Amino acid sequence: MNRLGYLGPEGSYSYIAAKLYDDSSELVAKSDFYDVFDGVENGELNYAILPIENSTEGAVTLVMDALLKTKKSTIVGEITITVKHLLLGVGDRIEDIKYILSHSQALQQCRQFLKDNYPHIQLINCSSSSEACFIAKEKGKEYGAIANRQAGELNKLNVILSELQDNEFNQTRFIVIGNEKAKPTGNDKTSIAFSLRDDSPGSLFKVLEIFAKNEINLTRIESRPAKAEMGKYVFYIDLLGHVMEHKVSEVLGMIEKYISYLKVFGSYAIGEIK
Ligand SMILES: O=C(O)C(=O)C[C@]1(C(=O)O)C=C[C@@H](O)C=C1
Repeated sequence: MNRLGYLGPEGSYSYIAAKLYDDSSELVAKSDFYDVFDGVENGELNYAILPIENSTEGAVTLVMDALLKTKKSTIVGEITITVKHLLLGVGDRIEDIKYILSHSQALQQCRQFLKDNYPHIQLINCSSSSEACFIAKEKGKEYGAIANRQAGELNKLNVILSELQDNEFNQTRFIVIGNEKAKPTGNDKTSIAFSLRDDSPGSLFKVLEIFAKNEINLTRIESRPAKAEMGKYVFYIDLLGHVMEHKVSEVLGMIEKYISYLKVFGSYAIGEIK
């Protein structure tokens, strides 16, 4: 049986995404995103699921940065889920809550709502939304956890508030990484990262122009600091097509003269939205 890693414990949003992606694998909980990556890199896991972007908060930067460091694993799939946050606790009165715990991403997705309605409540980051439930249960009625219904049921917590997220269309896209490349399906996406060779007018434009002229549709563009001097970036692009398609491999060859670094994270079937 395949082993699929995720940010645990059971009941996290990553757990929900993992079950929706593939409920035939053995799910293996890890305590942070680095351990999730390591599990695939060292062969303990066949593959793993990680959040990469959220429609309210944008990029999950830790995962974006860690992708640059992988040696063996590639992106083999994706899935997008709708994320609806609840406030859960052992009690049922919001008046008793002094602290709210969750993963930083989940707290950020509810930031405006919490600031507008409960500015006196202290927000505390923890390793995942399901870990937040576990801690809230231990600590008692002054502690609430932002998490989903399943995490609440697993930890026997009450729903104190629902629909906390600032954006009613709050969705998180997860990538699946694995050690075997995904074959073309005819409906694929490729994720890459690159750095520009030189900082001159139009250097990014020249790369983007190649995609445009060759009719390669881009579905995402992001940048992250190169972690060198100020003003140096790594650009991340998702494009439609598979690297085994001639058109895609040709374009990746054509951009080479404008870039100093290229990493192809993988080509994979365009995922469902659940
Ligand atoms: O804390 C969790 O439950 C997670 O799976 C992490 C995570 C994330 O980092 O984006 C996953 C989905 C939601 O966007 C909120 C939190």
